[in-house]
Amino acid sequence: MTEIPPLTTPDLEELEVLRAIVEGTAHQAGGEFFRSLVRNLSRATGVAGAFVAEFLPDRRRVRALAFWQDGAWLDDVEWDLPGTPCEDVLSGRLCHYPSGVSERFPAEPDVESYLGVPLRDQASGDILGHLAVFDSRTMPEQPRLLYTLQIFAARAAAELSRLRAAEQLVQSEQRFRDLFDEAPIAYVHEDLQSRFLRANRTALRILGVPAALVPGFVGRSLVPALPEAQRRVEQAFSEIGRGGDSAGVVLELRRYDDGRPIWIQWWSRPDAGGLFTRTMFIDITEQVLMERRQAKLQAQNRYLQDEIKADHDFDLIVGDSPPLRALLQQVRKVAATDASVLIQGESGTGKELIARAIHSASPRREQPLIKVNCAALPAGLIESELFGHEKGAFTGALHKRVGRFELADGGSLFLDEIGEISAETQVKLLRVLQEREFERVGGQKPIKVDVRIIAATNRDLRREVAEKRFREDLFYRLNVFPLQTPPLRERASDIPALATFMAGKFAAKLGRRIDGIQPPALQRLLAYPWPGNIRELENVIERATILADGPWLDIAPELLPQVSSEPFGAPATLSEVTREHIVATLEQTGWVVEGPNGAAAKLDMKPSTLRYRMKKLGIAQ
Ligand SMILES: Nc1ncnc2c1ncn2[C@@H]1O[C@H](COP(=O)(O)OP(=O)(O)OP(=O)(O)O)[C@@H](O)[C@H]1O
Repeated sequence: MTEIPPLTTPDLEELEVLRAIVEGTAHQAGGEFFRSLVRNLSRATGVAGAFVAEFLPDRRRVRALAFWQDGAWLDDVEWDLPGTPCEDVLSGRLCHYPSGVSERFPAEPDVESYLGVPLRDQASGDILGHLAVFDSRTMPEQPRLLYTLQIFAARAAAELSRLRAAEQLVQSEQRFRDLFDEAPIAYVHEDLQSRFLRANRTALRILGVPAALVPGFVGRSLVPALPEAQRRVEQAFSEIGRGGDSAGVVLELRRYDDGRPIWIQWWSRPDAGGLFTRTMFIDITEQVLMERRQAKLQAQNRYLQDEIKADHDFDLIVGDSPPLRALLQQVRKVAATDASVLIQGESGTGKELIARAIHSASPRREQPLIKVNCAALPAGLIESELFGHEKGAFTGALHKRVGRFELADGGSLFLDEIGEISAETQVKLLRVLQEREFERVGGQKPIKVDVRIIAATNRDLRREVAEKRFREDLFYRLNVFPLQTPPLRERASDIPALATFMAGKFAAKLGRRIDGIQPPALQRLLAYPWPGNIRELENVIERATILADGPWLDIAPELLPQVSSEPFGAPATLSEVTREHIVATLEQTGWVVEGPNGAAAKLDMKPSTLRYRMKKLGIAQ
């Protein structure tokens, strides 16, 4: 067994120095480590000063990480290398000047001796800085001091490399965070329960989610309870669950803050660890809305093209009779409002013309007036016509269809022959009028619209209500502003102007010349009661124009049906006459029976007698 030789005095001294420095720096890191190192080094070796310094980026200057001299700290010390003993150290050499430093380097007048060791990065071999001791006395060559310095230079280099790596990590993390946060694309990391772990600013802005709710915010809570939206998310999630990725699925969401609908295109894939998904998405709401607007405009366009083909004499309302003037005055008044209008009048009296005049004079004139003829459509189709339908809603519904209500959004909807709609459609119509919202046939998504309703009928709607064929609540919703188109027989003074206008119109169509109507023919037109009103007049004039053989139009008596001695449509029996009279009086009084302005007073009857008669004649109030 070999005995360990006892330590010599110099060995013991060296051990003491090492121990002092090691113990002094054992629990330090970063700046503290450097301070501890130079102070302990200076104390343990008995030199006046010690420092650790690092290169500045231009490598012509150094900055002290810790500088200890004559028992005190020097702070913020930086110096240029040329003309100092450090210059050589930093080119990678160990430098020892046992004496004469101040003569060699006039910039260091108080330094006699110097020993410097470079700090070399272990991985790259680059010089990072140096560790040095100096004294105002001579510093003879001492291998032990050199050895000690080399040991601690290696430690200091490791510490400096570590510090720099840590700094770089912080910087790169910051850069990554900036990139994540400020990226124009939305990024979200979600756990498997759809809870947000992180979300960048763009994601929060698009979704309207406050930053304070992340982490923990449940992404799926933004999916609306619509079957289609739910189905898409379900599908995308199960795809990710199987380890695939969702390649650009379009999802419909509701913003967290204001509930506005948004559409995003969404890519997501599981993280390699399988604990969360990395999602990115872009906001395509504008695009989706634009496509929708475009689809609506295309549909409107198609509708309007058909309308143009239907050839309306839109704005030409001919006539100057007092009833027509009174009506047009009301039209101007109601046009400015958004009130629903109910136009009642006999067939052919120009109800549609009036509806169009209201729309054209209204603030909605730049938007379309969409017409639905409720009588022309089979009961089964009217709802799909009004509200549209989803693809496959019923047999034959091969494509999605945008209904007339949607087409009229922003404009007016003209419901012609409103008296003809079924009880079920009445209910649905009432709901749209009340809530301004409906669903497509076969769809569940409520659609909001801003539509002004103009309805027309040649039925007496009040009577339809009394006889329970028309809903009272719907009647009042529609009848906000009632208009009555007068029959032609009550505005006979307009007949010459109308007949001349129409003759001119047909003549132009047929390529003929018509200068006017022969006076006897005009007399015949004035004497006729026109049960079919203006439309009938139009037909008669059209036929007369075709038959005309000169510029002055004649109306052959055969063109006008034989006029009976009774006025047109007059009731035949006494009870019918009585019924008509009572209903007319009730209409004048707004169906009020009693009181000084009631129908009973006007008919000079007791209210109870009137009620009895009404019941007998089947007039329900
Ligand atoms: N004052 C008028 N001046 C010129 N043409 C008119 C006038 N009133 C109505 N007409 C024409 O008479 C025809 C019938 O009018 P319109 O279709 O508006 O009547 P209507 O009351 O809606 O009929 P229906 O109840 O049968 O639907 C149309 O061709 C219309 O252009």
